[in-house]
Amino acid sequence: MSTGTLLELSHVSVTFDGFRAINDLSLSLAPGEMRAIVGPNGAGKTTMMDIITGKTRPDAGVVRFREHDLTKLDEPAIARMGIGRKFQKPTVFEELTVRDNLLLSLKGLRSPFALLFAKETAEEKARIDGLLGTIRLGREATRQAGGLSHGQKQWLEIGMLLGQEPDLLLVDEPVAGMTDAETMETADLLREINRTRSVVVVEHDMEFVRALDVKVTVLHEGSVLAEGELDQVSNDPRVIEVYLGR
Ligand SMILES: Nc1ncnc2c1ncn2[C@@H]1O[C@H](COP(=O)(O)OP(=O)(O)OP(=O)(O)O)[C@@H](O)[C@H]1O
Repeated sequence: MSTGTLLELSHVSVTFDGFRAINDLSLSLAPGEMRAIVGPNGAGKTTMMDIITGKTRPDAGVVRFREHDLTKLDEPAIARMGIGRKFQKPTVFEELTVRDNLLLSLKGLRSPFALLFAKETAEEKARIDGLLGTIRLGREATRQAGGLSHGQKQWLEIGMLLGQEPDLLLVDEPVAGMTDAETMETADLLREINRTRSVVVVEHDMEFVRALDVKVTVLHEGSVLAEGELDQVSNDPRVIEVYLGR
């Protein structure tokens, strides 16, 4: 791996039943970078995330995270290596409080049995309080997660991912279904997270992508169509034709 690269996909291809969903895709992410991935439906964004996390095996190409070849590892091994993924739909424990959801997520923690019967340690309390602040849910700590708004559930799930202390966060369409205010708050939240962690975020909402203010990669038919500042790629006639102009 070249110095200065955290994640690198090199000439990656995947074919499903004869259809090339990912076609000679190359992309690299620097340590500490946040990257936005956009592109039309079917461009291969989710499949790319599936390849990074080990859910889908590429037919060809190399996927490196630091010095590791991810194509040789399974999903749990990749997660332990420090890659966390947030799917589009929130999956929090609805019956538990916000606080207990976070407690359960903490890395290196007790079993669920101990969660019920042991008192939270001072270290755990400090970590949870820190997470509650980050995800803007300090006031909701003792509420059942099931009663949160859709946007708040998304933030809680991001907090649960942070509890695992990943170095790289993959976030799939985080603002779908959010209010405008929640969308802008989520951009701020990801920017804060990006101070200490690398982030790849797939999103269709261009206002949100603008607020992130990061390099953008446009995928189309399984490979990179354009890459650069948002203003630059959104003025690219090829991007307008296949994505923005529709
Ligand atoms: N398991 C699979 N079997 C067959 N085809 C698949 C499979 N997964 C994805 N595809 C196809 O691969 C292509 C890329 O899909 P993918 O979901 O990665 O696109 P996407 O960019 O995430 O789209 P969207 O914006 O709609 O989420 C699509 O044509 C899809 O139908």
